[in-house]
Amino acid sequence: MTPPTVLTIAGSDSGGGAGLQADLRTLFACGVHGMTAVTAVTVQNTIGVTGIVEIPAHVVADQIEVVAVDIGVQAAKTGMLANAEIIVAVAGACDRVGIGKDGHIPFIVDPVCASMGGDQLLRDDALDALRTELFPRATLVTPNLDEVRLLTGIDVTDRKTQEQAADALLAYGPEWALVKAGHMRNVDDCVDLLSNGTDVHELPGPRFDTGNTHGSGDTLASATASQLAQGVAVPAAVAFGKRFIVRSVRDSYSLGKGHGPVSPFWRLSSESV
Ligand SMILES: Nc1ncnc2c1ncn2[C@@H]1O[C@H](COP(=O)(O)OP(=O)(O)OP(=O)(O)O)[C@@H](O)[C@H]1O
Ligand SMILES: Cc1ncc(COP(=O)(O)O)c(N)n1
Repeated sequence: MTPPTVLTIAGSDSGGGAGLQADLRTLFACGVHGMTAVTAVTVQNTIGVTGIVEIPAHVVADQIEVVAVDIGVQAAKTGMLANAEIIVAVAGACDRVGIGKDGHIPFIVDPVCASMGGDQLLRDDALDALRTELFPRATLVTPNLDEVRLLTGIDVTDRKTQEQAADALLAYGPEWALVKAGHMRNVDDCVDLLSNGTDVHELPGPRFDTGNTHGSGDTLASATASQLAQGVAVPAAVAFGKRFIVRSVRDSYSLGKGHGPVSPFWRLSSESV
């Protein structure tokens, strides 16, 4: 049987923990055929990012268009987009192939700005392009708290400010905003907040005491995309993504000398071949 298809528009992490490698691993574990539009190649391990080569914007756009025209895209997500020129090219390509809330192919915009170690993955002058080019096209945006601060100026410290941040993000035009709580380190649990301005959903989850959360945002967004690709509504798709990431953080593992990755391997069957 042909599986559902999801396109990730993201950067490569040579260490395999985050970026398109985390996306493809998660999509595979969710039974989805993953496709990639590579935006950048990072020289990266568990300790940090020491180099970035940005892919020419027209090549990013071409990757989106060729897979959409030939294979078909049932949902798409973004990760690292590197610069404003790539963001503009992604917006144009998405419009041409029907990706985005007006084209009806569900589109998750994960506004990746930096790695969890603090290395910059998006140029400073590209923030505005994210807000004006991609947010209005997004079915769902999924910033972490540092990205919320950069994009809205709001410092999220509790449930009230989490909801204010969601409203500020929604003002840029996405249908739904998910304000992730992974970086809210002053609280014992990890309650993400999903809102479309009318419906507000709390997504509760435990906080595991681990530094091995590399790729957690990518994994959450890809697992969510796997459901959107099958016609699941946003709240149920995000609830699945949250359940998926809780298990994946619980099973995260140490690797190298820095931050290890979350693991979707729990989802693979234990049956022997
Ligand atoms: N220590 C943790 N224990 C349990 N869940 C976590 C933990 N850290 C993050 N999460 C969950 O993982 C998901 C991603 O959260 P986070 O806020 O860390 O996003 P992110 O910073 O974009 O991720 P990434 O580390 O990939 O950049 C959220 O659902 C969050 O609640
Ligand atoms: C290519 C690429 N994309 C995304 C991330 C963010 O993931 P994290 O915040 O876990 O470092 C990353 N480090 N590298």
